[in-house]
Amino acid sequence: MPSRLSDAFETHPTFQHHHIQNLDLNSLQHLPDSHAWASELTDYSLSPDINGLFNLPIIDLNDPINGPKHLVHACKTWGAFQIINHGVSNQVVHRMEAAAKKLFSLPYEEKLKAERFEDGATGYGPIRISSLFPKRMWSEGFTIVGSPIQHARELWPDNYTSFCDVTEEYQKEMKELAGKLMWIVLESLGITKEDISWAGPNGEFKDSVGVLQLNSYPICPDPDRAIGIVDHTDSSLLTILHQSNQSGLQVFREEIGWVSVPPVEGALVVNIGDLLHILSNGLYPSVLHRVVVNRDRHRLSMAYLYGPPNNVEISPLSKLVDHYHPPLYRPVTWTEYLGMKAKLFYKALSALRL
Ligand SMILES: C=C1C[C@]23C[C@@]1(O)CC[C@H]2[C@@]12CCC[C@@](C)(C(=O)O1)[C@H]2[C@@H]3C(=O)O
Ligand SMILES: O=C(O)CCC(=O)C(=O)O
Ligand SMILES: [Fe+2]
Repeated sequence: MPSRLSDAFETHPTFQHHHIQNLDLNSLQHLPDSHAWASELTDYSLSPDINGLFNLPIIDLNDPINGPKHLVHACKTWGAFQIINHGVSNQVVHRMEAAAKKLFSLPYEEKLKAERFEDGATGYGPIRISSLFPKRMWSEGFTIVGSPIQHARELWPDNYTSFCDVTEEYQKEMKELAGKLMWIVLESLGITKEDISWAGPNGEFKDSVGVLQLNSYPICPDPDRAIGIVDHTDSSLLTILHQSNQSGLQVFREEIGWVSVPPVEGALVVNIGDLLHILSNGLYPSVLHRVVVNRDRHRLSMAYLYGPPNNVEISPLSKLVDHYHPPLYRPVTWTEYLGMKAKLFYKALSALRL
C-alpha cells in the first residue's frame, strides 16, 4: 500500500487522459467549445433575493458562549462555516495572496515550466479532477505538497526563495489553525485527546499533512456557460479557504440549492471534508461546493486541505458508534481514499459504506 500522499498519484495516475489542448485562459476573448458546459451544468443558483436569506454561519473563535453552538449547527446543516478571530495575521494571508498573484500573472509559457505532471503532486495546471470531465474548467491551479522549491526554481531561477518562504510561513499558520479547528470540531462531538491516538501525545496533530491549492479564475467571456470548479467535496478532514475580495464560491444545501458565500474581509471559510464525514460517522457531512466565474473581475483563492498522517486509517470514532449507531464506513487512509476519488469521484464515499 502506498505510504506517502504523493504515492497515490504514482500508484493511481488513473485520471483518464483526454485530449483537450491546454489553453491560456487569460488571453481568450471567446469561450472555446472545450470550456462550454451549458448542457452539462444543472444550475440551481438562487436568485439574489432568496440567496440573501441564507448565509453561511460566521463563527467567532473568541466567543465561548455562542461559538460552540453555532459551530454544531453549521457542521450539521451546512458542512461549512466562516471563522473570524482565528489568530492568523492578515499580513501572512496577504503576503501569500500577493505571491499567488505574482505566480498566476506570469506569462503562460513561463508557468508551464512549473507544470504538475500526471504522476506528481506539486505544480501548475488544471485542478486534479479536471481530467475526469469531458469539458475543461475555467481555472488554473498551483498545488503545493511540502516545499515548492523545485518548481519555484524553474519560475524564478534567481529569486525562488521568497516564494518558498512565504509558502512555508502560510502552511505553518494553516497547520496550526487546522489542529485548533480539529479540536473545536471534535470536542463538539464529545471527543477528547485520549480518543485520537494519531493526534500525538499532546494532541498537536504534528504528523498531519496539508496540501495548499492556489486557484486562479481569470475573467471569463461567457460565465453562464463556464464553471470555475465543478461541484465536489474535498477529500480532506477539513479545508481552510481564503477567497480574495471577489465572490464565486457556492455551497450546496439540500432542499435550498446553491448558496453564494460572499467574501468577508479577514474571515476564512472552513469546509468539512470527506475524511471528517467518515470520522464523525456521517454526523458532520462533507459539503458539496463549486466555483462560478464572472466577466468583470479576476478571482483568486487559497485552499489548505488538511488530512491525517500518512498510513493512519480513518474510521468512525468508537465513541460515536454503538448498537443503535453502527459504523457506516470502513477504515481508509488518505492515500487510499485519494486513489478511490480519482477513479470513482462522486461515488468514492459511498463505496466505503458498510
Ligand atoms: C490532496 C489532494 C486533494 C485534492 C487532490 C489533491 O491531490 C491535491 C488538491 C486537492 C484538490 C483541490 C481542488 C479540488 C479537488 C477536488 C482537486 O481536484 O484538487 C481537490 C482534491 C480533493 O480534495 O479530492
Ligand atoms: O475557489 C474557491 O473558493 C474554492 C476552491 C476549492 O473548492 C478547492 O480548492 O477545493
Ligand atoms: Fe474544494
